[in-house]
Amino acid sequence: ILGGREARPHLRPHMASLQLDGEHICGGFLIAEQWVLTLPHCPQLEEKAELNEHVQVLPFQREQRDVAAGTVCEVAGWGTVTHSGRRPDRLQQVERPVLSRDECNHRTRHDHSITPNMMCTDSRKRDTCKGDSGGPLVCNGVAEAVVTAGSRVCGNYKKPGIYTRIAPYAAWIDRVMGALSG
Ligand SMILES: NCc1cccc(NC(=O)c2cccc3[nH]c(C(N)=O)cc23)c1
Repeated sequence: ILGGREARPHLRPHMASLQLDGEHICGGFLIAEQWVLTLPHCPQLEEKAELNEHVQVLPFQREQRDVAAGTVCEVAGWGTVTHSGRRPDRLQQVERPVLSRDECNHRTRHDHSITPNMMCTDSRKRDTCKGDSGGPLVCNGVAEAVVTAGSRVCGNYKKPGIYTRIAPYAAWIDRVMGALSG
């Protein structure tokens, strides 16, 4: 997270740090007792999470409606906090306004590469960065989308933050959780 601040402890009991050999690789978040939502390239879980006051699920959006441009959402992660790639020990957070898909698809920005299954937030100074992928974009307490690297540019207003929206995959998520619930 660039330009953010340390998250207050235990206010985001849904956040997951997906690690490989003890190194943080991706964010993720609990959507059910034994399911973490993240991105395909991120490390999978070895065992179930044990829910408690500090480990809780986060509801995700199921309605197929875009978040209104200008809505201020929040994103948290253990991704890099400087352009030189410093990794934080503690979870960081930042608030970002949603950018309309038309704005985001402008040729000087992501040039028509943002599909209806994606959304954007303003990336001027404050932005997600390497290691934040997989974490949730939370608007009004609901996970609307998952952080993706996109152009791998951080903190440049010409390259807004890109997210994969969750609602288009809600039915698939339910099928996978239902089918594989041990
Ligand atoms: N909002 C943008 C955003 C959001 C989430 C993740 C990222 N991931 C990167 O940017 C990234 C990823 C991998 C290698 C990398 N090398 C470098 C670099 N600058 O050297 C960046 C990266 C960017």
